[in-house]
Amino acid sequence: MSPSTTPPTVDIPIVDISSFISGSPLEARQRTARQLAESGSVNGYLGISGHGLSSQSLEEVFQVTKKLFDLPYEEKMKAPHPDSPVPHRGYSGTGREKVARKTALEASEAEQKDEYSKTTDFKESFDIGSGENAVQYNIWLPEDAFPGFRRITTRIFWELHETAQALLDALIMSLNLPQEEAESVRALHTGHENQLRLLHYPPVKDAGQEFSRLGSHTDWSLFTLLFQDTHGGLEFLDRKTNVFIPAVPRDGILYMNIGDMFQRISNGFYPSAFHRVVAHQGDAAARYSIPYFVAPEPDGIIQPQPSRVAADGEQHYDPVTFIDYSMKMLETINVYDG
Ligand SMILES: O=C(O)CCC(=O)C(=O)O
Ligand SMILES: [Fe+2]
Repeated sequence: MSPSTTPPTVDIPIVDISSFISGSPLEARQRTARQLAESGSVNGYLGISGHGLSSQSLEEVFQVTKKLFDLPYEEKMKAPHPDSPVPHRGYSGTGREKVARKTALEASEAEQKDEYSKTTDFKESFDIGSGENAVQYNIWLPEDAFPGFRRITTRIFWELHETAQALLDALIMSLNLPQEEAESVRALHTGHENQLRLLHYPPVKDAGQEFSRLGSHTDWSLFTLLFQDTHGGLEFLDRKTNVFIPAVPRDGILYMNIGDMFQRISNGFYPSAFHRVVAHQGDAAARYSIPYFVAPEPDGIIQPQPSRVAADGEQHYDPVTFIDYSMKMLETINVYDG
């Protein structure tokens, strides 16, 4: 059955992770980890407060995002995403990606495959990563096309990395892994595979009906941190009711969703959250959002941790490497011009 549309507002649980940001005593961190497990294992999405990012930094990156997408198309195309899956960096114009093709690939029913493979994204994006990643290397605009763009986005990339490390530590603690397993999961993340994505959803012309801005999908990250402007439209699927719940923009709250990689590591304890972006009837305004995909090292083995498998009595996923998994996904969602 296809998921239905949104009910009146249902609150998404919020967990305060400040104990991991500030390195609080063990007891406080354990309390946070328990809250993550209790609330996050239900649907794989949560609101996060106490994330350590200043409102000033966030305001600045939203200003930069808006200014970037306000540039003429020819200027943005001075940093074009290449006509190949890698590097997944630089500017991609509206309609170029079809994220729901990932869902079509995974769907078991022909009808759903067909529906999802036809869904086109209505967004433009700019992807940025670590300067030390030689494979996924950055594609920058010339400095005179947008002075300061590189400096500001690089700074926010590493600020977000701090938050990602803290949240990863919290998620690892929440799984009660033996030390050796905890260390091996921790070692999968260096930050150099993370991806900062600036997104602009253009205004919708026909605001008379609900409109898909980004097709339903799960991310293939470990987990994703998501910041959005005040317009809303992001929705997460509640697995129990099969209904999409709006992730209402709230001051000081980022939304976190589990991705396919952490679902596998946790042997499904944390489900990869199914989500989408819609424009609701009457809400035709442009929307800006900023996901930060927290990703493992390319060659690291992503597998259900043995202690979780022993507790569950069954291993739900085969081992994969992030490079193999993500290449398949990138080839699936990108429609190349070349
Ligand atoms: O724009 C949003 O709020 C969500 C973006 C998203 O889900 C993605 O880029 O994977
Ligand atoms: Fe997503």
